[in-house]
Amino acid sequence: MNIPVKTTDASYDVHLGENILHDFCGQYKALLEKADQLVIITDEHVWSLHEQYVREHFSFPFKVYIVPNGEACKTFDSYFDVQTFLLQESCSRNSVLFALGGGAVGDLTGFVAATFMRGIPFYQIPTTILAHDSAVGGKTAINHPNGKNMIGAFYQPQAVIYDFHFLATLPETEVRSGLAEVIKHALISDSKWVNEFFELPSIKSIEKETLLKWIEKGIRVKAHIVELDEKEQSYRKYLNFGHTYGHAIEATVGYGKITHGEAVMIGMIPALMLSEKNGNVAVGYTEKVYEIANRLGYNFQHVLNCSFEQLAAFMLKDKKTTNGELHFALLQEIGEPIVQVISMSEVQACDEQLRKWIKEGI
Ligand SMILES: NC(=O)c1ccc[n+]([C@@H]2O[C@H](COP(=O)([O-])OP(=O)(O)OC[C@H]3O[C@@H](n4cnc5c(N)ncnc54)[C@H](O)[C@@H]3O)[C@@H](O)[C@H]2O)c1
Ligand SMILES: O=C(O)C(=O)C[C@@H](O)[C@H](O)[C@H](O)COP(=O)(O)O
Ligand SMILES: [Zn+2]
Repeated sequence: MNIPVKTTDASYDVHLGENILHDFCGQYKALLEKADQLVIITDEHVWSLHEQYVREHFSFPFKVYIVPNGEACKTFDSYFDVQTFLLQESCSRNSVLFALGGGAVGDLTGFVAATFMRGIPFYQIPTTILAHDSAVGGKTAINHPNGKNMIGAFYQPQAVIYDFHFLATLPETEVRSGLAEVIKHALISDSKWVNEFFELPSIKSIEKETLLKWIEKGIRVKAHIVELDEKEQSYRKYLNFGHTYGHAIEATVGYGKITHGEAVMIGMIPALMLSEKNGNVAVGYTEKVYEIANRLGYNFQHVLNCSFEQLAAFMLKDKKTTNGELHFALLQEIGEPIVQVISMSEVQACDEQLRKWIKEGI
C-alpha cells in the first residue's frame, strides 16, 4: 500500500507492508542506480538485529555507518562523525542516504542529508512504531542541552519504506512508546478511534492486525496535516499535542532516559486538562485517559523527578513559544485540535493536579 505525501517542497510515497524492502529496490532501481554511493545509517541495536535481512533484501551495493543506539545519536558528535564518514568515503552530491532505524536515526540522518554539501537525497526506512510519525513529514533534528530538536531543518525524504518485518523485534517498552504517538494521532483526529484504546487491557493484548491498521491511520493523519502546513506555521502545530510539557519532561529527565512516547503520553495529560478547562472536552475525560495510560504501563513517576521550575524553563524555550507566550496545542473537542496561548500559571495548576494524581491516585 502507498500513502502519497504532497508538500510545497516535495512529493513522495510512504510504502507500507510486510517484507517490502526488496520490492522497493526494484521500484526505485533506475533512480538508485544513478547514485555514486548508497550509505545506510543505522544504530548498533537495529543493525545487530536486522543486518542479515537488509543484506539479503537490499539489492544494491552499499556502505553502512553505525551510530549509538537511540537518542544518544541525536548529538553534535554523532552528526559530526557521520559527516566525517561521508567525506572520508568521498561521498558527493550524487550520493544517497538511508535512515534505517527509529525516529532518532531518522532525525539525525535527515539532518545530515539536509546539510551534507547543502543537501543530498535520503530515504526513511523506519523500524519502530513511533517512526510512523517521525519518518513522515520532513522534520529532522538533533538535540541541544537547551532543548529537544533545537538544531534541524525541514527536509523531506525521497520516500518512506515502512517494512513491517522490522517491527517483530520491538520490545514492549518501544511498542508502548510508539503507541503514544498513535494515540496522539487519534486524539487530534477522531474521537471514535480514541475509544478503541479505552478498551485495551494491556500493551501485550494488542493484535498485530489492529496495530498495523492504527499505524496506517496515524500516517494518514500526519500526512494530511503536513500537506496543509509543511513548515509549521499553523495546522502542523496540532501534531505537537502533548509535546510542550512532554519535551520539557524529556529534557529534564535526560535525553534517552525516558522514551519519547512515554514523555508525550505524560505531556498529553496537562494538554487534556487544559482542553477541558478552555475547550469543550468533557470534564473527566482526562482522568479516563490517565487511567488507560496507567493500565498500559506508562510511567508517570518521571514527573516527580522534575521540578516545575525545570519544566517551565524548557517550556519557555519551546519552538512554539513566542515573546514568552506559550502556544499550546489543545483540543476544542476530541478530534478537533486548536492552538491557544496559555499562561505558565495555568500550566502549573495542571502540573500540580497531575502530581496529586500520581502521589495519591485519582
Ligand atoms: N521528526 C519527527 O517528526 C519526529 C516525530 C516523532 C518523534 N521524533 C523523534 O523520534 C525519536 C524517537 O523515536 P524512536 O523511539 O523510534 O527512536 P529510536 O531511534 O530512539 O528507537 C528507540 C529504540 O528502539 C531500538 N530499535 C529500533 N528499531 C528496533 C527494532 N525493529 N527492534 C528492536 N529495537 C529497535 C533502537 O535501537 C532504540 O534503542 C525522538 O528523538 C523524537 O524526538 C521525531
Ligand atoms: O511532525 C510534527 O510536526 C510533530 O510535531 C511530530 C512530533 O511527534 C515530533 O516529536 C516532532 O519532532 C516534534 O517537533 P518539535 O518541532 O516540537 O521539535
Ligand atoms: Zn513526538
